[in-house]
Parts: sequence; C-alpha cells; structure tokens
Amino acid sequence: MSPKRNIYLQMKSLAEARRIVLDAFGDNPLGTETVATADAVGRVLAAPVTARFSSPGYHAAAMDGIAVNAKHTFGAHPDRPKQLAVGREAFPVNTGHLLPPGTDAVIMIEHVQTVDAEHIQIEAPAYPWQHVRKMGEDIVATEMLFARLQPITPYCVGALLAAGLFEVPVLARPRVAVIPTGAELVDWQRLGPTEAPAPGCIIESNSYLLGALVQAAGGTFQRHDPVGDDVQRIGDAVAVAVAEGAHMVLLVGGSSAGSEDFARATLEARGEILVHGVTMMPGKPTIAASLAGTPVFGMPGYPVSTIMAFEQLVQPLMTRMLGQLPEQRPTMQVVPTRKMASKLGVEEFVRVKIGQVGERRVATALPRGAGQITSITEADGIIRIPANSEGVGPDGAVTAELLKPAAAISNTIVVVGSHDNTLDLLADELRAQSAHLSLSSSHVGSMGGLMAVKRGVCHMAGTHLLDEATGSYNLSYIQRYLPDVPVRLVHLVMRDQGLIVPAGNPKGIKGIEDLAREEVRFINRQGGSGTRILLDYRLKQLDMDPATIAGYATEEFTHMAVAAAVLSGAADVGLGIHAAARALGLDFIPVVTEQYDLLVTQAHFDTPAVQSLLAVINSSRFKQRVASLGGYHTERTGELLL
Ligand SMILES: Nc1nc2c(c(=O)[nH]1)N[C@H]1C(S)=C(S)[C@@H](COP(=O)(O)OP(=O)(O)OC[C@H]3O[C@@H](n4cnc5c(N)ncnc54)[C@H](O)[C@@H]3O)O[C@H]1N2
Ligand code: MOO
Repeated sequence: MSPKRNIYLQMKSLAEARRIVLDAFGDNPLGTETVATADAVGRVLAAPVTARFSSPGYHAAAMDGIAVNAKHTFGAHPDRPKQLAVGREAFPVNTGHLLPPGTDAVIMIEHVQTVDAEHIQIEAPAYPWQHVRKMGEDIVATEMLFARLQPITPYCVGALLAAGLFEVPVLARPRVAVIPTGAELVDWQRLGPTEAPAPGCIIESNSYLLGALVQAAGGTFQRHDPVGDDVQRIGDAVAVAVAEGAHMVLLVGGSSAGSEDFARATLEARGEILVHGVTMMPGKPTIAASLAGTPVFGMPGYPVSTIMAFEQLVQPLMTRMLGQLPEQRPTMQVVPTRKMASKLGVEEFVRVKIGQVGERRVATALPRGAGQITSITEADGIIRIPANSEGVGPDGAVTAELLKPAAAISNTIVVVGSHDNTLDLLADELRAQSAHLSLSSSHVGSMGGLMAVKRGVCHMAGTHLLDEATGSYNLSYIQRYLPDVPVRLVHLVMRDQGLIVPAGNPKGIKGIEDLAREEVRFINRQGGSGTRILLDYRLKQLDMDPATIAGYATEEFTHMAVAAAVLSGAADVGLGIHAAARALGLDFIPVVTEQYDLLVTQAHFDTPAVQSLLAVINSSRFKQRVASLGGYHTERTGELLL
C-alpha cells in the first residue's frame, strides 16, 4: 500500500470552507440573457427595469356605480336627497372603466336610487376622487419598477406585464456540469427492464439527485456519462466541461482516501485544490478546487454526503453568484428521545424524525450512515451538533431545521418500538384514508417501545413481548414496567415467526434444535427485541445452552437485516418473520405464531388522529392487504385487549 494515499489536506471547518469558496468564486460573473417575462419566474433581474406604462394608464372607476363630478353632489342629505341627470351629471360605470370627461368621483351603485329613466337620486355627497384609481396610482411610467438582482416571483410577473415590460434581462442560470465517477456505476438507462445490477455494481443516482438540486437552486445541469476510475479520463471530462463554459463542475465520487479515489489527484494535476476535507459529517471528504478560475467540487460518493456537500458549499455559491442571500430553513425546538452522541471535532448533521406528542415535540435520530439515502428521505428535520459538542439530549431542547412543514409534523402519529412490515401498510392506508395524517415509526425493539411510552415520547409502541411463564403476550410486561401509566392495548396481527434459511435450505435445518449443530452459523437479534426474547424462551424450553450456538452473540436490529445476513451468506439461519424471508426469496421454517400489538398511551387514545388509525386497522382493506403479505393472521385484528 502506498504510504501517501490521498490524505486530506488540512481539514477546514464548514464556515472556513464556505468562506474560501465564496471568496474565490462568489464574484464570478454568470452573464445575462433576455427572457419573456411570462417565463421569468425563478430568474433574477440582471439590470434595473423601468416601467414603460403607468398603471392604471387612465383615471379608472374603482367600483361599479355612477361617475360624477363631486361638486354636483355637495349638499345631498337623507333629508334632502339630490337628483342628478343621467348622461349629463351622472354616468353609469363599472369597475375599471375610464372615468367620463368632467367626472372625478364614483358613487357605488348600492347608494344610488333610480328616480326615472333620466334621473337618479343620492342621499350623501361624494368627495373628489372617491372610488377612483387615479392614473399612475400603482405604477408610474419611467419610474424604476425593480432594482437589479430582484428575484422574479409570480407577483413580479404581474407587475412587469402591467408596466409594459414583456421581456426582461436576467442573470444566466448557473450552468453546472455533473460528472459521476466510479467503475462500479451503472447507468439506469442502460439496464434492461428485468436486469438487476451485478454484485458490486450500483445504480448511478447521485448525478440526477444533484441535477435536481441544481435546478431547484436556479441552475441548469449537464450530466456526463459515468467515467471509470481513471485520472486521465476524469481530468479530460472536467477540462471539457470548463472549456464548454460550465460555471461550476461537480465531480461525484472518489473524493476520499480509497485506492481508486481519483478526484483529488485529478484536480491537483489540472488546477489548484483550495479545500480537501471539511469537519462536517456527512460530507467530510468534500473537495473544492479551482480550474482556471472555475470552481470544481469533489463531491463525496455517499448520497447523504453529496447532499450535504451540495447544500453547505455548492448551493451557497450558486446563491451568491445569483446575488441572493442564503435561504434559512424554518426551525423548531425539539427534545431528543434519547442521547445523540457525536464525535468531537466534526459538525454533525443528524437526520431526525420529529413528532408532536402531547405538548412536546420529540426528535428521534434516524440511522447515521451517509450511504443511507432513506435517512434523509424519511427525515422531518436535521439537528446540527456543533464540532465542540459530544452530543445532545435527551433532556434539553435543541434546534432542528425542518425539512417538512410544521403542520405535517403535528399531524404525525409517532410509533416507536418493534418493527413489523404491517406498520408500513398501516402508514400507507392511513395516508389513503386521511391525506393530512401520517404515521412515522422508529424501530427500537419491543422493550424500547415500552420505555418510550413510559417516557411519553411517542403516541404508541409496537410490541410482541412473550411472557415465558404464561405464554401470553405483552400484558404482564405492561403490568410490570408501566404500572402507573394509563395505556390501551390494541391487537394488530398474529404473525409467523420462524427460521429464515437460504432458498432450498442447504443445511437441512428443521427447527431450533439445529442451531446447536457445529456447522450452522446463526444470526441473532438485539437484546430487548421480542424476537430475541422468543428465541431465549424456546432455548430454555428445549434446555439448550446459548453458548452452543455459533453466532448467538452476533446481533442485527431488524427482521430484514437478519434476512439480508442469510441472503449474503454471512449466516446460515436467523429467526424472523415470514414476510422478511419472502421479500428476499429465502425459505422459512415456521416456529411459532406470535401476537403483535400496539400499546397506546391512554392520553392519546381518543385523539382524532389515533381514532382514525384505529378505523384503518379495523378496515377490511387493511386486513386484506396484511393477509396478502403472507405469514400473517388478522382474525382478531383491531380487538381492544386493554
Ligand atoms: N479510509 C477511509 N475511507 C473513507 C473515508 C476516510 O476518511 N478514510 N471517508 C469516508 C467518508 S466520510 C465518505 S463520505 C466516503 C465517500 O467517499 P468517496 O467520495 O471517495 O466516495 P466513493 O468511494 O466513490 O463512493 C462511496 C459510495 O457511494 C457510491 N457512489 C459513488 N458515486 C455514486 C453515484 N454517482 N451514484 C450512486 N452512488 C454512488 C459508491 O458506489 C460507494 O458505495 O468515503 C468513506 N471512506
Ligand atoms: O463524512 Mo462522510 O461524508 O459520512 O460520511
């Protein structure tokens, strides 16, 4: 191994890195172009614009009624109504009409009485310019309508057209070239309809993700086909993009320290590296370089890292080049449901689910892995943990930047506890039946769910805790751990738990007893999960010592993770639900049918949101969908057990 492998240059703080980027490129000109006003929303005015026409362009009636000369109306009183001659002193007009010559006021039709075909009568005088929109009241021809760098909103389009400005000079959109790199990348367009990427290959998605972010930030993007891991070819692609006039280039992947991470070498050979390594996570290996004055960013390959690098460094540069101030996301004070530890020395962006539980807004951290795009698609917000902090919570409030509207957050039912695939169906059915409600579930195992209910940080918990003494589920745990917490228990489903083995069951596993066989490697679930309790119960029943099971100490956190371990060959067998085995085409040997319930805090039980959820649980559509997953039984679904 080379002793000098691609070590980051001195790491910069995010603020420092951003300053370096903005100082170096913030004044790069974008150029200007002229566009039709009607198509100009989202653009930025490149020059001040002055009105060609006034608005209104004439004195206009502001109400339906009669136009008069105010002088002729003076003296009118309910006791002494005044008559005016139609066509001489009183002229019928509608809103927007040009005022007839000699008139300077409008009397609303409601205040006008008809005397005969030639006369009307009024009981109050009009004052001059009453109910008239005077010429130029809104916009005066020759005056400046907008200064330069005005962002053009739909409102502005209205004003520009009214002022006779049918086309406008705007800043060119930042042109951003996006070049994905990596020999493992597969272009989705080249994948046959039934073809899956070969092991080791992954679908190239970041360039489209970045392209969409570029467009949302007011730019256009030019995507390059994926380039293999080759300094020369990557360098050529960047050079061509710069020569063709890109305002900036995003080189995606290969930004860190791997043997095939070529971004740094490429950019060093062709230009000057300004930043390599930012003390933020995700996004640490981000590079900022200059190629003949054009900014080129080495974007990390992990999707969440690439998003953070974009939002924290690239987007601010685009915004600055467009002469705009950075937009701030709305924020909310939230209480973490448990401590979120963080590494000293890096600013961490923790993606969180947020829910309103009673008076409190609680935040639960999603997985931290920067490779997990769902950690941001699922997120309601982001908590920034500063570089000098070792973590936040669980007691104090912290600030979360919101990724969703606050109203959506307060309409979310927060489920914390054991995971079951039917919760996903429940979330979908809830959406189908009450579009404004959503359900968010975090998976911390059954005991974790009970504790979350106890601490008041969720509305409900999914739980399947077996009482070894009685063979019953959940009730004894509630008595023991939540003696003082008023709760209800709703039966959700019965589900088959069993041994998940590779297709064809090559090791001929028939039951729990086989776990003790020397050549069988097991994958376990974490302590406190209902599945782990079930396993330990069966082992005790069978008088088996956990120490005899190879892999007993290796733990995964979800049914799907257990199934994935079996699929990958990391283990020969695991205990989990039928649906997980089915999803990955694995074989399943039923062991037990267990009870999975929802434990609902009494305080939330009668809320409209929870009642809507109960209605969904009791619907035949939900039960049918559950049944079609396989391995589930819904005869008692919806029953109130407590
Ligand atoms: N020894 C070290 N390894 C790593 C370090 C480190 O400091 N030392 N940093 C880690 C961090 S932090 C990050 S973030 C990642 C990202 O680094 P790279 O920019 O070099 O990314 P790649 O290795 O090229 O790819 C990572 C991952 O993302 C996938 N990828 C890449 N491009 C795309 C794309 N266009 N579309 C979809 N997915 C893409 C790629 O296949 C990999 O799976 O490095 C850590 N490693
Ligand atoms: O800092 Mo890297 O960008 O997670 O994950």
